[in-house]
Amino acid sequence: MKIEHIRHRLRALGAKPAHEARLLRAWLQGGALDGGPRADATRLPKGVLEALPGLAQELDTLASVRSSHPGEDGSIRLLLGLGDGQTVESVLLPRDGLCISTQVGCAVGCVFCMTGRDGLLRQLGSAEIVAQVALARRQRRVHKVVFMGMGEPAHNLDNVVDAIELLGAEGGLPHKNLVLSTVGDARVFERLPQMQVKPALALSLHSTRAELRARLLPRAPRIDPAGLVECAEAYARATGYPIQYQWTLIEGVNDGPDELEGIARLLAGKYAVMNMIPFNRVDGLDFRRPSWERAAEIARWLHQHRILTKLRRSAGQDVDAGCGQLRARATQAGFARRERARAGPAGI
Ligand SMILES: C[S@@+](CC[C@H](N)C(=O)[O-])C[C@H]1O[C@@H](n2cnc3c(N)ncnc32)[C@H](O)[C@@H]1O
Ligand code: SF4
Repeated sequence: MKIEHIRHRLRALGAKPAHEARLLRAWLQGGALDGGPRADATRLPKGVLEALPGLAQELDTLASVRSSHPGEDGSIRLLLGLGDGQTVESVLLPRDGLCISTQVGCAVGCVFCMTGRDGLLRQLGSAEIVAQVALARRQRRVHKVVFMGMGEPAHNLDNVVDAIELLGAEGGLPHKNLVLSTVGDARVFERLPQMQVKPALALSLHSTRAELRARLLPRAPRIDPAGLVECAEAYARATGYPIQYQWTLIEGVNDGPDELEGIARLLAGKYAVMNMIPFNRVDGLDFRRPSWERAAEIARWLHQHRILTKLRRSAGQDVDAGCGQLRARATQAGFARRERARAGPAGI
């Protein structure tokens, strides 16, 4: 479902723009649809009031919690069920953050990412994207939303843009606290500067060598790293938010001196922060993360070369931190259960 469908429904029931905004605000805050003070000016028309219970029920089916996995760092990974039985992951992050998904699966197929392994299964509608925020707020405060869960936002841009516009306008979130993470795509660089609500941009770089990057991110657009940095820098200067470069650190792949020198060269003088995220283990993959000491040494070296660098642990290290793992495990378990049921009771 798209946000536009909800708006149309409300208008057809007689809602004026002020009613529409008030109802959407109440939903995004995780509250009851008819919650909030009933000032005369925003009293709801009868048709809307009567339809609210049904509408609330429908919104509840957009995303619901299938399972919840608290981590030692205060994060909670959620496996969410969508209306059609598909599943995606959201992560409640420490310090009022929330990481949300934009697609079921992903077509980019990054070789280190569980989400990309089965390709794209389907897009999330804009209403399903913001429903993750409404749902999370039923559990706790959310003051920052990062589009860093399952999926490539550039491949579902219309829905992602609508979701960001609504979250920025009615969701009570500062625009710089909406962070779109992408592998880099011309459509993103064209579209973002035209938005009313301009999100901060995270760019998944992973290598400064075009040919290695093409192997790691097989179906990302072929824009060379210097070209990506140039486009991102223009956006950072236009918005006043630094670009958050993302680098999944993989031992023996992109943690060598050539890459460090490449980063120092590429990001010299740029309005940027480099986030180094040691690779999270993914079932069935042989990649390894470097030791924490080596990762810290890398961050130190970059600092000494004037690149603002943060070494980050993924949220919920102890609970399948690799994006897409919860979904993959649940899908496998469901498959095994169905197979066992088909085979009948054991021993017969
Ligand atoms: C899951 S992606 C979603 C957003 C977008 N598709 C992208 O790639 O920026 C968010 C971040 O997770 C990182 N990531 C994926 N798999 C990872 C893993 N196994 N370990 C560490 N980071 C991983 C990606 O490199 C990316 O920077
Ligand atoms: S890292 Fe991002 S772009 Fe790459 S496969 Fe995973 S979700 Fe897709």
